Amino acid sequence: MATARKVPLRRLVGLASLRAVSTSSVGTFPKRVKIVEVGPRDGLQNEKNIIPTPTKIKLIDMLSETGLPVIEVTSFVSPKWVPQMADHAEVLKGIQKFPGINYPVLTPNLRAFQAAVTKKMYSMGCYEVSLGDTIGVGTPGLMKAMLSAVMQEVPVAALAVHCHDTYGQALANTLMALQMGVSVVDSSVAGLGGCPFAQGASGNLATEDLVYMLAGMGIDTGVNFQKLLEAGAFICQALNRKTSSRVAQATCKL
Ligand SMILES: CC(C)(COP(=O)([O-])OP(=O)([O-])OC[C@H]1O[C@@H](n2cnc3c(N)ncnc32)[C@H](O)[C@@H]1OP(=O)([O-])[O-])[C@@H](O)C(=O)NCCC(=O)NCCSC(=O)C[C@@](C)(O)CC(=O)[O-]
Repeated sequence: MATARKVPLRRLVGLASLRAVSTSSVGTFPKRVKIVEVGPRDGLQNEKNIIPTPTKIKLIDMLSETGLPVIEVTSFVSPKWVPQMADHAEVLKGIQKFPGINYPVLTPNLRAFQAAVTKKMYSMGCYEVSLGDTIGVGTPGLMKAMLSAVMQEVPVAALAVHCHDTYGQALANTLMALQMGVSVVDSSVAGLGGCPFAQGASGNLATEDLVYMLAGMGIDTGVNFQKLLEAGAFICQALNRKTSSRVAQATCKL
């Protein structure tokens, strides 16, 4: 079972010095990356056990404290198909809405869309397309080819990537996307996630691993690493499972 513990200061100092050393090698990467945290939705939709609503709300509030700019909180889907998300309305209502943080929900059909968002948002239309490797089989080569094709039709500023780590490629695929100018990346605290309809596919890119890499490259995310680790430890303890974040695993050993 994962336990919540604070990261020793030397770990955080190490991260800060990594940032200073590597800033000059950033090259064509974006200066700032917006992380879209999908753990409370993509992560928890795939857990066998139904997580109590107050635990979900606490996780989201903890994630809000980290400075993550976007947290996908739930999905308005059929409870018959995805019972883990049946409490969507309670979760959306119960979380603290921090100023400056967006709390989107997944709405796969118009019925859900109407239930979840206002008419005003509907008229605004789609502003961002998140390209998902749901089963996590992509490689950086495929990512490059796919993005090259998509970028001929859609400005890169409107693109985001959503990588699963089934074959251990999520961080590499994300790095390729960043190199091509994408600056919005989905990730999930503790590497939670998976799609209930994609058997064998494993979790998302872990937010902790993404933040660690970006910090090491001198790319700003605005995320408080310590608080993020605490949120990851909290939900792993609640789920009684080990984190899939390599960074969180390494940090726990210190
Ligand atoms: C796809 C639909 C919406 C089609 O919904 P449908 O067209 O109504 O047809 P259906 O036969 O599949 O479902 C019918 C039942 O769902 C109900 N229903 C229908 N819509 C809703 C709703 N919004 N809220 C609550 N209930 C709903 C509807 O009322 C009916 O209930 P019944 O009469 O049988 O009791 C439905 O099948 C569904 O909700 N399926 C689950 C979809 C889902 O959650 N998928 C997983 C998320 S996607 C994902 O994980 C991938 C992603 C995005 O993360 C990318 C990546 O990982 O790479």
